[in-house]
Amino acid sequence: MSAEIFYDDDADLGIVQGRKVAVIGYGSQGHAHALSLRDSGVDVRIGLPEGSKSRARAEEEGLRVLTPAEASAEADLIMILAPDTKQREIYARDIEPNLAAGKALFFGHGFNIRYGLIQPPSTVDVAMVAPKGPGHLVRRQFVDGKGVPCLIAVEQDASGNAQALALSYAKGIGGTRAGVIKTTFKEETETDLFGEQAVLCGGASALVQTGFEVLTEAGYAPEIAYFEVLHELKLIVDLMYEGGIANMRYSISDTAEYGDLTRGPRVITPAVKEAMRRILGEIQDGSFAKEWVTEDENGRPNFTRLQKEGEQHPIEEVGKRLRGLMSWVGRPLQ
Ligand SMILES: NC(=O)C1=CN([C@@H]2O[C@H](COP(=O)(O)OP(=O)(O)OC[C@H]3O[C@@H](n4cnc5c(N)ncnc54)[C@H](OP(=O)(O)O)[C@@H]3O)[C@@H](O)[C@H]2O)C=CC1
Ligand SMILES: CC[C@](O)(C(C)=O)C(=O)O
Ligand SMILES: [Mg+2]
Ligand SMILES: [Mg+2]
Repeated sequence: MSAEIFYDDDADLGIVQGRKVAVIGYGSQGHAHALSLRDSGVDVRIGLPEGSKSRARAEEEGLRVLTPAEASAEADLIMILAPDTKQREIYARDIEPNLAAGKALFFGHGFNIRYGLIQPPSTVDVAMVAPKGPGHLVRRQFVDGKGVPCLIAVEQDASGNAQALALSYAKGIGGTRAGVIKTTFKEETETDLFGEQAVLCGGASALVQTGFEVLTEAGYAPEIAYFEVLHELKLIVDLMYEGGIANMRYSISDTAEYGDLTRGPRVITPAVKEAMRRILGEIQDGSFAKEWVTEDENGRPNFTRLQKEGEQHPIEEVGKRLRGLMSWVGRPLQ
């Protein structure tokens, strides 16, 4: 069954314009939602701890910054855009005591609801507006008159109006310009985690690093290896983005296409598909969530070590140097 997709004409911006919105967090998604909602005529305040490094940035943009508890008390729509592992604590300390009946609690990703880390009272709307793209591009596309597709979901519909409110919010950040699909917290959480682990971030990063290693270990110049497996990847993916895999294959040489068709399946073998299935299984049975929450509670030792190893990979040094020579690449993320 194909999904129902909502566009601008299906959403009433007036609904969210009639609410007092608190955006908790001002990172990748938080700044994008807050600034675009503000530009869409919505009454927005930011909730950040006293010591947050992002307070000054939000204030420079003319936004009112309160503590998370103050923002939650004042608002009747609270969107949590703090890190997934911190949301449970923020909810218990700052939001729950201020979550009067009739308010709405919003998420940008379903993790804490899907895995039962947050259990809101039945008297509030619980919904999700999850952009399918990095926050900095959510904002950039909004400013450029475009939009990033979003998923919406309603976990609790205390008001009877939660879906219309979520659609209205999605319109306020540009989502309905691109298309908004209705889903569930379960489906969004599981597909989002799978996508970022197996394909978009984990799969793509490992593919690029491994390709770079194979070429440089065979004696090829790192600069050539960088252009071949990382820089050009964007150009190839742009063609897929614009017209699918078939469009990309139309543009490449038939030599490349023959190599693609015959060698691709030798890289992404049935064993890789099996590994992807196991990764999906760990998401579905909750073991990834348990591992990640425990890792965070222990001070993130593996996360920090692996992050450092990634930063020290030789592809980073050569990439930094080459990007520095291309003035149009490396637009800084605000
Ligand atoms: N990154 C993305 O593009 C996407 C993220 N999401 C979801 O959006 C949510 C936010 O993720 P993301 O934008 O990446 O997060 P970031 O790590 O970029 O930003 C988190 C923000 O929360 C703030 N924060 C940290 N602790 C607290 C606290 N105790 N109270 C209030 N604010 C706090 C941080 O403050 P400080 O600035 O001081 O560090 C920061 O401003 C997550 O649920 C994520 O899964 C969904 C789709 C895409
Ligand atoms: C792909 C990573 C993501 O899911 C996203 C930008 O959509 C995230 O959690 O950051
Ligand atoms: Mg995502
Ligand atoms: Mg994600």
